[in-house]
Order: sequence, then C-alpha cells, then structure tokens
Amino acid sequence: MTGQNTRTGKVAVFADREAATRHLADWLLQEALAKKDEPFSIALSGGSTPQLLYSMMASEPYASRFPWARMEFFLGDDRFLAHDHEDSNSGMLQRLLFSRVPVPAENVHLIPTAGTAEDAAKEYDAELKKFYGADTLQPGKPLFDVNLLGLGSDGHTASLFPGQPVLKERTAWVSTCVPPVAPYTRLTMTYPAIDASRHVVFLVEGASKRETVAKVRAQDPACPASAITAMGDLTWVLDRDAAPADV
Ligand SMILES: O=C(O)[C@H](O)[C@@H](O)[C@H](O)[C@H](O)COP(=O)(O)O
Repeated sequence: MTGQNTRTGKVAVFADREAATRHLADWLLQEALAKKDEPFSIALSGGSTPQLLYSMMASEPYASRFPWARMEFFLGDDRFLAHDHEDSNSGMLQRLLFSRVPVPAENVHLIPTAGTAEDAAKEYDAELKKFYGADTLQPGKPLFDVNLLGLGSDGHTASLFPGQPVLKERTAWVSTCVPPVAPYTRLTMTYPAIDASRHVVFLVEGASKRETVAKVRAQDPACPASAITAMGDLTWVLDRDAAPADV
C-alpha cells in the first residue's frame, strides 16, 4: 500500500455541506459493501461537522443498505466524560447513529470512561489491539478500513492538539491529552493508530477552516493534522467554503 499524506491526498470539493456529506455517505456505503462478507471497520470523528453524516447514515436510503451486522465502529477520540454528558462524542454517536440502526452492541467500541483517564486510555488501547489481533502494527495490514477525521482551526485533529506530549507518542495506540483550551481531558488515537488506516478522510466544512486546510495541505508543522498519513489513500472532502483557492 502506498501511503498518502495531507499534501498528496486527493481533494474533493462540493457545493455545500449537504452535497459533501451525501458524497461521503455514498462512498462509505460503497466501501462497506465492497468488503462483501468481511468486517468493515471505521473510526469516527467527534465534533459538529460529521453529525449530519451520522444522521444521514441512520436515515433512508442508507439505513436499510449499510451492512450493519459486519460493521465495526470505533471513536478516534472523546472527551473523558460520562457517555450521557452533552459534550461526549460517544453520547452524540449513540443518539444520532447507534441507537437508530441494527449494529450489534459488541461492534460499537466506545471509549471507556471508568477509572482514571490513563486507565481508560490503556483499556481502549487494549481493545484496539484485541480487534487487530496483534500488539504491533504490521506493514500492509490496516487497523481500520476508514478513519474519518475532522479539523480544528488550530490544526488539531482527533485530540492531537498543538504542543501536546501526545504528538510524540509513537508506541501507544491510545493516549490522553489535556488540550490547552478545552475544559476536558481527552482520550485520542495516536498517530500510529490513525495512520494504520486503509483510507483516511478529512471532512471539513465552512470558511473558518479554509486557512487551516491550506496550512495542513502544505504540511505546516504547527498543525498536528499535517503529520497524518494513511496506509492507503488520504482524501479531503470539503464544501466550497472550506476549499482553499488552489483546489
Ligand atoms: O472531539 C472532537 O471535537 C473532534 O474529534 C475534533 O477533532 C473535531 O473533529 C474538531 O475539533 C473539529 O470540530 P468541528 O467539526 O466541531 O468543527
């Protein structure tokens, strides 16, 4: 697999948020069906941007077409909060998607919240390794089929925030992060886990993100998202407002 990065990845621009989201839903459906009887694994992003996608996947024509029984869902990151907290990504996904489709409960791998944040990171790290079937990543063997990422205006993705120790983590697959501005301790997949994806997709919308998209595509080192690569391909799915002038 020839890995792509944020500079070499393909850019797909759509007229508006609805069109970009529908394209992504169609593509995810195509990829899931292409796996035929094999599991289809996807790590999902939190935040507000992908919420339309999750609602769309749980509605027709997608709800009756996705092969839910063989889909495996993970979270790229979460805030270290009870899942019923209004700011929990797990809670958001439960509300918008998992409670509305027939995905088996054992296929929904939410980030744990018991004990300390460090305990939860170790537990989720172990869960990823159990799913993968090994404790070390092997060349050419992806951990996920798809890793869906968002982008913060400061260039963070998942909970890989600028200046944080987690950016140097190259062994653990899950770590904690205390973002400089956000009030919650976060749990996040690290670069090795995210990069071990067959497809990495950045879904970014809105004019407020345009400058950051340009920086990350230029691989500005100040933006943690710049260092993201994919084991296979990396794609930017943008609405017109988020698209830099050169795309
Ligand atoms: O938990 C989170 O918030 C996300 O994982 C985070 O990385 C998000 O993707 C960006 O902050 C963009 O968020 P918006 O889509 O809300 O702009």
